[in-house]
Amino acid sequence: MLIRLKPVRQVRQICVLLNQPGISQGRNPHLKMSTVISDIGAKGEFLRKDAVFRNWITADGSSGFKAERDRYHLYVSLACPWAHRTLIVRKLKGIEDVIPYTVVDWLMGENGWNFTDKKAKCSPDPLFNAQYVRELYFKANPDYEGRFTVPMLWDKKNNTIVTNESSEIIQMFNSEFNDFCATVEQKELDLYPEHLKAQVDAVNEWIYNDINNGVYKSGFARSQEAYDKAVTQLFASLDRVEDILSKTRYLAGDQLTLADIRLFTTLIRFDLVYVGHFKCNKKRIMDYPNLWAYTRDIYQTPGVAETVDREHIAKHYQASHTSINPFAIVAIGPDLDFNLPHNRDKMAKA
Ligand SMILES: N[C@@H](CCC(=O)N[C@@H](CS)C(=O)NCC(=O)O)C(=O)O
Repeated sequence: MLIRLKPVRQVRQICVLLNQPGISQGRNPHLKMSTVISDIGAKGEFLRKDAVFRNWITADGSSGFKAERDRYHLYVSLACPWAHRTLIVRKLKGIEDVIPYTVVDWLMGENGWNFTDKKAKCSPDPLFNAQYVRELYFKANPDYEGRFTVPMLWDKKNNTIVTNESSEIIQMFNSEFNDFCATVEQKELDLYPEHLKAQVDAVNEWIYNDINNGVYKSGFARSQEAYDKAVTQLFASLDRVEDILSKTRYLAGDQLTLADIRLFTTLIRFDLVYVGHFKCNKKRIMDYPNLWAYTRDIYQTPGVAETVDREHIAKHYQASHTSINPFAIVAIGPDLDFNLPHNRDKMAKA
């Protein structure tokens, strides 16, 4: 049975909280909705909610959201793997001038993501000078009842949220802004080409469930049974990826695709935080020869390294999730060198 969470009114729900012990433990009855990060199933398993705003930007504007310069603004956290995907595709496609972005505070408090100018790379909200991301969600829909997540793409013309679903933002960035790419190579770069779509979609499906979301299911599990199930599936799927990557440079063959970017943002965080903080410690990525070299390969793809911020990653998880790490102490390591040679460019072509 799924126990659905509603704002504070229903105080006897089972919940997963970012910073507080659960309402079900009788604490903090004034807890805000934004601190509830998802639903928890009857067996203590983490159940991620779907994004709510799902509009599409198109090159021709037929959707009501035309790809234009100075129209859209992206809100991200540098800690967040879902937001990180959007920054990578934005960079690889050379549309930085077209899609400006704002980085939220790495520390997520009880009102959710907030803006600050006191921390490196963070800045105030340039559009509304909002204090919290949740305010923007309520501007788009005063009756909004979902989660206040990043990434979130704002449309300045329609004064609303285009979408808060990273997998769709990266598709739009890949194909709809080609008139604005900085170089011809970037315009021609297709990370989701027609002939690989089926293959990309197929790997995305299980990689999302077992790995991208699998680390969260392991880390946020509220029962041994739920943890065991998630972490076992996580490592079975990492083994499966290791096998694929022993044969081809990328997930769908010789070409970098959206599937690789989606996996990369989880892999780059894995040894830094998921191993310790989320108890994903059966193995580290550096124990898998192909996965480790593949992570470095993508990291060293021009433009990608500058989207990775270890400080935001390490501090956000360990300091924000005080239900997992009550003293918010940020661990020292590990000391990883993502710039070591990877040699994957020398692999035989598939
Ligand atoms: N399906 C969304 C998930 C985004 C998401 O869960 N973002 C997290 C940060 S890693 C968030 O903003 N959480 C805030 C909350 O749940 O209150 C996507 O892929 O864009």
